[in-house]
Amino acid sequence: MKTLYLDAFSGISGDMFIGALLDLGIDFDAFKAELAKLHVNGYELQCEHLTKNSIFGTSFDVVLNHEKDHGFIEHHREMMNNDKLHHAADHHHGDVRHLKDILSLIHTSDVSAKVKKQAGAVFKEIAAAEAEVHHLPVTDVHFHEVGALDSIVDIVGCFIALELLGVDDVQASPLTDGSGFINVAHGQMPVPVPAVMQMRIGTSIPIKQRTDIHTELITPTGMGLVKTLVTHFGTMPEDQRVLKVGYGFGKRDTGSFNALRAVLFEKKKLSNQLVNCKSDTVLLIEANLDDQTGESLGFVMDVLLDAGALDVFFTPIHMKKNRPATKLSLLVNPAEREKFVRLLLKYTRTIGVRYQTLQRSIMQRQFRSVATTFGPVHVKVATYGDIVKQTPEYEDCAKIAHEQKVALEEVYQEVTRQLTRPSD
Ligand SMILES: O=C([S-])c1cc(C(=O)S)c[n+]([C@@H]2O[C@H](COP(=O)(O)O)[C@@H](O)[C@H]2O)c1
Ligand code: NI
Repeated sequence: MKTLYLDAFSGISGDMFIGALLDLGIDFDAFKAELAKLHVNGYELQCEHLTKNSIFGTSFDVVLNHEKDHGFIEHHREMMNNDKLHHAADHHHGDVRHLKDILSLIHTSDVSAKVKKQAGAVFKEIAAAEAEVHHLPVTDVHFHEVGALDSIVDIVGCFIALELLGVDDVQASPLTDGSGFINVAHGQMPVPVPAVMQMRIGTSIPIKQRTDIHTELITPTGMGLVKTLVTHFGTMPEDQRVLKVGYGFGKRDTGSFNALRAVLFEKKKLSNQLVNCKSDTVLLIEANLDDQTGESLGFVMDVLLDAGALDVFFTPIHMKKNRPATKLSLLVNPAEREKFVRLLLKYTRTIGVRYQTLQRSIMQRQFRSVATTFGPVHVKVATYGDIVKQTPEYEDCAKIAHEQKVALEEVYQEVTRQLTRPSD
């Protein structure tokens, strides 16, 4: 399982996000070939590898065949009330794209179903924020044709890049924005810009403001992507292996290192990570479910384990109204409470979950590789003072049993023989 961590110490925009993902090693031609499945013309992609502040990274840009003029989103009322602007827009670029046009463009393209769903969700987020800020029905918000193209490529491109990298989960640091005002086609806008502020409503997405940087660091596209993708805000995962680090440069001169750092982590597949402490704190989250099928419950268990739950288990219970039901329990790292609450609310039929913090006494665990006549097998070594337990790793033994057509028991016995063999 792969986790992408966004270290957003200088904010986030669509270009910075894609730049950082390309910097993690995505093949640019493969990326372009996937984007071509959108069947949209009128742009070229630029990917430059360069050094800023002595740090090597990637600058990504969507270069449009026409210039953007009136900003990202034009809205109906302004165009209706301002003939000059209306004519200017018509004169330069003709059509505008409403949200439904963009959703249909994405939907009828040949990008994957997952990319379609996620990109659509980001556009809906941004359009809903714009509608609220400019006090318009969301159906009246329309994306100026040329600016929309930039956003379509940025947003769809991000999800394509995540798919190419095989990312399962996206986490982020608290975000950083600047302060003061920026000038856009409609005049001055305060930072965080109104669409970004609007998208924060109802969330606890942490944003620190730098009062020494007088420009925008988080764009509406960046915020829409973060809001749709990020499952947890905090420090970097502590129990996962770092595979790669990438830097995606921002275009604005902020006086500081303006980049998004993306770190790709991999969660070990062994049954338990290395544990070096004697006690720890875990969160027990539970929900009683009386209207979910066994098939669907099994699916939920996989989702939770893949997302990094320490344990997931079911207990048969008898609920009110004489209903046989299932209690779903999971143990998770307390810092990941919000992520798992969201997963439970999304994937089960419950409308609420309960949780409590538990203290555990645990044996210290590490893995060693043991040579057997079948080949090497991982053995989990658990210690607590003078108590030692050695357990052959089930996944390794099962793989050997399948591949070499022997009984699982036979593999276990061989590992045990090697473990108890007097050393030479
Ligand atoms: O054009 C409009 S209406 C516009 C609105 C807002 C609001 O916050 S409302 C912000 N902007 C600025 O346009 C650029 C482009 O944003 P992307 O997300 O497409 O990169 C950016 O500076 C926004 O703050 C425009
Ligand atoms: Ni706006």
